[in-house]
Amino acid sequence: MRDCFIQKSDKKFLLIKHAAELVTCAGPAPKAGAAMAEMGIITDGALLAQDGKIIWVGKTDELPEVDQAQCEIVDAAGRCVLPGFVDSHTHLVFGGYRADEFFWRLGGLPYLEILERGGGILNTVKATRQATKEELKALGRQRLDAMLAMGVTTVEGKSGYGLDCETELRQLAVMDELNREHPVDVVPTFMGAHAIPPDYKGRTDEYVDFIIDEVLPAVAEQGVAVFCDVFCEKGIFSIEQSRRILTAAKALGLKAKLHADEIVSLGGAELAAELGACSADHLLQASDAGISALGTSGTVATILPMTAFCLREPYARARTMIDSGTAVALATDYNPGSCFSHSIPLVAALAATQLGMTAAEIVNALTINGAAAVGAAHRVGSLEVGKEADLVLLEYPSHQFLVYHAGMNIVSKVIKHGKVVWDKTC
Ligand SMILES: N=CN[C@@H](CCC(=O)O)C(=O)O
Ligand SMILES: [Zn+2]
Repeated sequence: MRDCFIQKSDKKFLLIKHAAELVTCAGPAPKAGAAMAEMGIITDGALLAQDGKIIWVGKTDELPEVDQAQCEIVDAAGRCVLPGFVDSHTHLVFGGYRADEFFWRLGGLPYLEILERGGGILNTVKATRQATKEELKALGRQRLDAMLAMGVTTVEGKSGYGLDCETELRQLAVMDELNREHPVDVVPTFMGAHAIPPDYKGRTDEYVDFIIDEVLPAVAEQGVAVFCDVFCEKGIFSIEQSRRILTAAKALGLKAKLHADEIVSLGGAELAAELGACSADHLLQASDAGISALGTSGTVATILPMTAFCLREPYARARTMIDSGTAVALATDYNPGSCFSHSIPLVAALAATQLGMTAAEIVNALTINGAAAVGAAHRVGSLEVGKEADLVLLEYPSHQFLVYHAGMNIVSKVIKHGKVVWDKTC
């Protein structure tokens, strides 16, 4: 990470005091339906952390005695303090770019047709296969730096631009190393079933066999992925093929995620619920039955409004989902094709104006529900005793500014594991 980011303190304690709003997002995770309105705001709030973990949260005038000489003290007067954001759906390790495609799509060429013609994801596969591990890692590090500056303290990242054993493992190894070296935690997802590689064109079932028989066992043996994800879509992987892959992945100890009902309503939401997936993602075309299946399943619906924006597709029905009791997370979908942006502020703005979510729902969707979507809600996503002291300070006194200051990065400081790791004034 860039040297100027911050000189980390060596103090044992972190003390935040006088926060105009300390937004805890406390409570059972994920927050589903009406519970998404609850943020647990403490005015004139304070927080104490020891060795990176939160040990006390409350009002400033009720702070317990602590030796201030041992504390890094952050005066948060006039600031809103939130849990660090969890970007629970990205494809952050890739080579090359696809700017032309963005304009082809504006000219009317559909996303899936570009892929069918051998472009799209397959273009990124070519560039990623050619990139060395060091090149991918340098790119990944720059991207994590930029995400951190927007308040992201945990990010999920997918492979899926290799579509062969060697490159898939290379992408996962890059994420593993970045996770160890960078302040942002990286949760790795194996997504070998992201597209059908050219050498398997017309033989999708054989590619599924290859994934199940050769790649998944290698991924599981190296212990480099927490999740397995599949692009379940018309012309890509069918419901049955997706079920086979995720069932095999679960048998090897990986947890399931699914790119579901993005362009065509195939029943991906229902499949994610049936398999007990941690999350079903995209859901632009999820049916009524799919939404009600999610509502009762505990599977988090991860909505990616910037992708709908960039693809000019209709937005997912987040309002219906929340009103029918579903837990909704928001994420960026950062990738070089359908959404080349890691902008948390744009996600928040679109969620309010296009999805009809309230500011409270947006905050929970970007924090505790994002954490639940990556299986990390026991550790991060809320400001509660025992959790990691991962925090974001805004330049303004209320969480409402996240939406109101549309598309602007208003993060003033980021704290990871009890240390200030990014400061706007630096
Ligand atoms: N839809 C499938 N996968 C990615 C896009 C990947 C790409 O176009 O490179 C997504 O989540 O939007
Ligand atoms: Zn994706």
